[in-house]
Amino acid sequence: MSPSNDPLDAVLRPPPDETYEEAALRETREEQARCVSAAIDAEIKAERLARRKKRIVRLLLLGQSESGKSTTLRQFQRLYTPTAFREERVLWRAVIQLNIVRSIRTILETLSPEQAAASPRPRRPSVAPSAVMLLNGNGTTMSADITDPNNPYDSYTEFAPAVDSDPDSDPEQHVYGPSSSRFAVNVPPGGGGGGAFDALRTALLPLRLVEAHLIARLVSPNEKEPTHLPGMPDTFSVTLNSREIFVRPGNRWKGGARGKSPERDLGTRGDRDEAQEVLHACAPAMLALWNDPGVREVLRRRKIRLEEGPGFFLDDLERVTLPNYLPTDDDVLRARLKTVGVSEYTFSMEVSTGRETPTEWRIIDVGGSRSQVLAFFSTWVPFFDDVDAIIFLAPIAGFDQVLAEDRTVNRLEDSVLLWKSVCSNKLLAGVDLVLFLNKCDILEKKLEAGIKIVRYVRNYADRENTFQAVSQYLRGKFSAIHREYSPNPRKFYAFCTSVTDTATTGGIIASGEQR
Ligand SMILES: Nc1nc2c(ncn2[C@@H]2O[C@H](COP(=O)(O)OP(=O)(O)OP(=O)(O)O)[C@@H](O)[C@H]2O)c(=O)[nH]1
Ligand SMILES: [Mg+2]
Repeated sequence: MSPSNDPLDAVLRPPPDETYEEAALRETREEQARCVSAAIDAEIKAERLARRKKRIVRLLLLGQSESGKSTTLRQFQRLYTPTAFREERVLWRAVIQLNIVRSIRTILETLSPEQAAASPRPRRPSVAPSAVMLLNGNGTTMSADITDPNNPYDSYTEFAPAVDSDPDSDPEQHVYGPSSSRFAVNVPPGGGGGGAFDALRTALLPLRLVEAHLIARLVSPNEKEPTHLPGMPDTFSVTLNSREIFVRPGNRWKGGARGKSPERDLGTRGDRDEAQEVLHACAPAMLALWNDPGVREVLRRRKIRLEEGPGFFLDDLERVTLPNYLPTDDDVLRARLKTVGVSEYTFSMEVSTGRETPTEWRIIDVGGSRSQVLAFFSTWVPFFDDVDAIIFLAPIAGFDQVLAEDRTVNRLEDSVLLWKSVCSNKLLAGVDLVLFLNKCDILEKKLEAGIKIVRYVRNYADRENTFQAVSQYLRGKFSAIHREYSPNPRKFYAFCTSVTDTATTGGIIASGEQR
């Protein structure tokens, strides 16, 4: 292109009537801008070199909401800073308490729709948390802006399933967790008649108060799920590539939860945890409800599979409701705490594996709900183009589920679209990719239970409905997208994972160290 018809050249060309002084001023300014730009480049280069010297490995976790990003982060913490991980386990008790209360509420609402409609879920009190009130309404849901050029959800995929958001009209639509609960039946459980059920419901009433308390402590405004613990500031700043930016709370909440915030005392008195005391008192009723064959039958008929959803602890009720309950490592990995915003975590390794391993991990965890992913692609990507690798989590067990924030979108389809946009992103073109096809344990159970993937993935055709065949097929699809959409060749690794499983995930992380 000749300079005369280059539009950029036209804009940058000096004005024709520029005086000698104006030209001198412009040239000085241009020179200054060149110096600043060169200084920034040098700084970035020096920082990269310093990182390599110190063996700092920077990883970015990406994937849709509930894909297992924060769980993967916790696996890194557990492996490399085990003392800190162990010390923090007690802080997860409140999250697990809310996970339990939400599961029980889902069952109660399923069994008795009229009462559920009459007494909606408590949400975050808008007044002082001590004045706990039960309020009406839902959190705000956000949907993708499909006209946004940064919108990763703007293309169609062959995975597009025949999704129907209403399980009543779709015999194969399943519901897996509290966030999806909205269904109703009229059958009292256990064949014991409405009286027995009413007695259970009455015995479980105190859980309402516990839920409201915990929401006040853990749930951010406009969110439905727990996102933080008390004492967490709204935002804090970190320095990335010498640029000051603001991110939502990362692990600061842990400091707050250790007692730096007056809010901490809500529901706790000294060593006493009042929520735990109520859960303990309600344990027999919760157990009776969950172990009731009639209740299970109703849940089965309604295709509500709580045990495969996030934050499921009902099979551990006796243990987790003990007054002196302390979450185990596994409990922390299974607890559900939604991430809001972008946070960078740094671990200096406590444990040396005896070889030349990284001495410091920096892991960036990004909230995966659609609105947050859109914000990431439109705002954050430039801050993370120099990470060493992206770990992308695709929860392939979600093939028969829809997104909590948009019930018209199949979860697997959403993962594929997001993967395409990560692979094709030019700013991230130089970053190696590690793909975790996650929640394989749940995938295996679903296929064994007879759920047919071909019903959701049309092109699966008449292949076998086994874990081996399905995981291989999906791995092939994701790999092909990487090959087709990556602007440049780069390293790519793919694993079938269940990141709640400590042994296998630890093995994969350790194998990554060798590279
Ligand atoms: N069974 C099983 N559960 C998993 C697996 N990976 C994650 N989970 C659970 O799924 C839930 C969601 O995981 P998170 O790590 O919080 O998901 P996330 O990607 O960080 O989600 P956002 O913070 O909303 O973006 C948690 O309760 C985890 O314990 C898995 O491989 N198998
Ligand atoms: Mg998270």
